[in-house]
Amino acid sequence: MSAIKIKPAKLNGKIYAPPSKSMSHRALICAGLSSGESIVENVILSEDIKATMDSMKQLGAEIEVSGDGPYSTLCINGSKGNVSEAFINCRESGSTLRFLIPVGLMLADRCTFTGSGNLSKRPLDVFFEIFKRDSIDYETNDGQLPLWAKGNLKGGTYEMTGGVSSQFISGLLFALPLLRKDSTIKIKDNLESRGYVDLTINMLEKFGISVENQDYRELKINKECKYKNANYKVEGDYSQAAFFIVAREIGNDVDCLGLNVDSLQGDKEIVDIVRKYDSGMEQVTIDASQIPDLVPILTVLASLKDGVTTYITNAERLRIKESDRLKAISTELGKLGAIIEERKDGLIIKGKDVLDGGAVVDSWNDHRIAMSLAVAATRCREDIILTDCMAVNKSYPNFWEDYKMLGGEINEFNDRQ
Ligand SMILES: O=C(O)C1=C[C@@H](OP(=O)(O)O)[C@@H](O)[C@H](O)C1
Ligand SMILES: C=C(OP(=O)(O)O)C(=O)O
Repeated sequence: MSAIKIKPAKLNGKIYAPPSKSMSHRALICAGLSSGESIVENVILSEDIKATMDSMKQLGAEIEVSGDGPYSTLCINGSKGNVSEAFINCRESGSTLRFLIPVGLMLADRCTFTGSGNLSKRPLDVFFEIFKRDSIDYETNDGQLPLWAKGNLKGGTYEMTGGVSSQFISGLLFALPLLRKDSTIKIKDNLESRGYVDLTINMLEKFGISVENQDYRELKINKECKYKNANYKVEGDYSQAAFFIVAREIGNDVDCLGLNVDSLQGDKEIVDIVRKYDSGMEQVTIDASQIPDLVPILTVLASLKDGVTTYITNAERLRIKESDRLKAISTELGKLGAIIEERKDGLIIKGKDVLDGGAVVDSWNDHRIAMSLAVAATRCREDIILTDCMAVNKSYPNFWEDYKMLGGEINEFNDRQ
């Protein structure tokens, strides 16, 4: 199934938020670095999580998968770190690549990192600077993957930017405790996506590592810290729940359950953003710097807020995700009749009561674009055809089953229809 026809139909019913992808990556890595056995429950084996799981096995962790429902339990015995050569296929997962580059260097003598889709083009320069600082040998294909690297992090103080991706900072945070030296990460400018650094610090804490956070300017790891095995059940994913929360807000009758109201996930902000719209303002400004993954579905929401103009700002980093998400979402929703102006670092959206539909749209091989278009389809006048719809496998392989379960009307499409 690569193209589907979606009929406009109202979604109805209750859905449990799928387990958090960000927390699953982190639990898998921390468990894979701890001595002894850890049990991680409630994991979706999406393409991204399979990438981290297979990579941790390459780096010496032993992982057994059990469970026959949509979610699995992982029994993980940590790596002993004596790997001579690791081949790490990150598939399309930026998190896997940026988290495991520093970790891989610590566990294996030599690592080769590969990936597919847009991953090769996503920036790595922040790590190349660290490689120079620590005299780590590396080779790339003109700055892109495959990356081959050999050498050890040296510890001490790392100065880095917080304005490209928080994933570089999370990656170092996972690796530095393995050095058993005092280390500090100094963040030179404003940290964007800081909620994800909170998730990393929180997961490290569960596995025995405490990080001293001085207002996201300095993150300190003490030489005494040591990973300790733990059991963890993955909580619901606000970034995925956002698709259903927005579906409800644009007129569907969907209840998304199973979310932790005390969660540290930055994308919990979806709840406040929806409330902001309900307060009757004619102009809404959304700063995307801390919540990049919400932007595609927020663009759907804004397109269907009749009489409201939405300004999405500080969103330039959206261009370096699985697709250029500013261009992808404005182009595809534009085909459905939405009124969106693309700016260098944001979008201006004039809301309407309903979209036209009646067009062929594409996911740009981006799961969040595919799921956003599926939600938009529920408020179109005419059917839409969505090509490359299986991009959802990156984070949410059951998305189309769940969409159908809620009453979504989809048919496999072939051009004879
Ligand atoms: O650490 C994480 O789990 C993530 C961090 C974010 O990336 P950036 O820090 O590059 O914004 C986010 O977009 C990504 O989907 C997941
Ligand atoms: C950007 C995303 O993930 P990653 O950076 O891990 O590829 C995402 O899930 O939207």
